[in-house]
Amino acid sequence: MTELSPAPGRLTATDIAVARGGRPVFAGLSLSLGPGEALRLAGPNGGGKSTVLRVIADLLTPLKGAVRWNGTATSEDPSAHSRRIAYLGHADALKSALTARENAETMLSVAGRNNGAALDRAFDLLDLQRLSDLPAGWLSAGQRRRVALARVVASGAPLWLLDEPTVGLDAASVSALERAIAGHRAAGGMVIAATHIALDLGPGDATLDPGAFSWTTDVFGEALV
Ligand SMILES: Nc1ncnc2c1ncn2[C@@H]1O[C@H](COP(=O)(O)OP(=O)(O)OP(=O)(O)O)[C@@H](O)[C@H]1O
Repeated sequence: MTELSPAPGRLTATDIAVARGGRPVFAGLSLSLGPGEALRLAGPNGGGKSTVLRVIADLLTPLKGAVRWNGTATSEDPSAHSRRIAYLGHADALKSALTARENAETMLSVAGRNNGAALDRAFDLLDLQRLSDLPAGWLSAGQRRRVALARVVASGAPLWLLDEPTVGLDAASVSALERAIAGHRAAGGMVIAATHIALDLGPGDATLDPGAFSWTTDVFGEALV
């Protein structure tokens, strides 16, 4: 098990309103997640699942509301917040000329998290060892997704933000991801996953549909074009 660093804490987002491209996405959205907990973001295309992940990661500033870690606004210390997060976006962002292993190592090094033993365990879990020395450009879409996931699993970050993590994965890989999530939660880690499929996040997971948070023009006012 990879030791989590920094320690897990309580993540809260309160009364969040977001507009993108001058159009409202949602308003009045709140959530709270503590150590060992998981949250599924569900709902239709365009409902705002990726937007929630980007707000939690401080990649997108809401028009209203705040994201806090143990009660302190994450915007007060963005670099401390980035160290809490392993973020899996839609794009796998692998460099084609680097091997699978080099890609994962590079991504972890950039985050100051390279840990060979943890990466070995993640590669074992996701059945990547036999692909380790292949250039990423030779990998299939699902294999590339597994490499991107291995980087998250090996990170030791307490909060995993996963955007459609199962896209391209076969059934065995979905099961491996579910085991990784279970292990992460058992160690006190936290997971927020946007997914359209029945990914098992484990017992007691909550579900949030950002599209269900309606908005009114008075929340957004003149921020909208
Ligand atoms: N870069 C952007 N610029 C402007 N608007 C955007 C941008 N990205 C997303 N949006 C808009 O924000 C809204 C929410 O998009 P988001 O990607 O969060 O939805 P989602 O629930 O993750 O969708 P999906 O299920 O298709 O992945 C959509 O109406 C979309 O058009």
